[in-house]
Amino acid sequence: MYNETFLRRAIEISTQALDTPGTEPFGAVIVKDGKIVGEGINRSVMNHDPTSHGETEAIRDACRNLETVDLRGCDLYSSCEPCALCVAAMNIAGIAALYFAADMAQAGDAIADLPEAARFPVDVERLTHECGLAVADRIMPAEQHLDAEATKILHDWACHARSQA
Ligand SMILES: Nc1nc2[nH]cnc2c(=O)[nH]1
Repeated sequence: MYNETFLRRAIEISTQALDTPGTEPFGAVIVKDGKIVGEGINRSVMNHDPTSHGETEAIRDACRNLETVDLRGCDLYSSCEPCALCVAAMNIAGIAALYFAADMAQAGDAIADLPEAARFPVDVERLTHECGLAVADRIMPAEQHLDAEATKILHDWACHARSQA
C-alpha cells in the first residue's frame, strides 16, 4: 500500500546528487513490512558501473541487509520511473509493487540535452525496445556458438543441485 513518506525519502535521496560528484538524481528505497530495508542512488559514474542505477543500488542494498536474493513482499519507491534494466532487476528480485514520482517523459525533458561529459547517457527507448525482443530480433548483433559445451555444464550443475536439494 502506498505510503508518501517512502516516496519522499526516495526523492530526498535523489537530492544528494546535487552535491555528490559521480552520482545522478535518481533515488530509490525498498520497503518491507512498513520499514525501509534498502536505499540507493545512481552511482554509475562514481562506481564505474553503468548498471548502478538508483533502483538497482536499492535492490543490492536490501538484498545485502536481508541476506537474501528474494525480495518478494517488498515494494520499491523511486524518485523516477525505472528503465528496463531496473524493471528487469525488480522482476528478478520479486518486488511486489512500484511507486514512482517523475515519469520517463518528465525525466527525459529535464536531462535529455546534457552533454556526455555531464552524465552517462541511457538510451531508454532502445533499452525498452531491445529487452522485449527475442535475441534474433534485436538491434544488437548476436551470435550463438559452443552451445553444446555450455549446456552440458548447465545440466551437470542442475544434476548436482538436484541431488543436494
Ligand atoms: N529511474 C531511473 N532512471 C534513470 N535513468 C538513468 N539513470 C537512472 C536511474 O538510476 N533511475
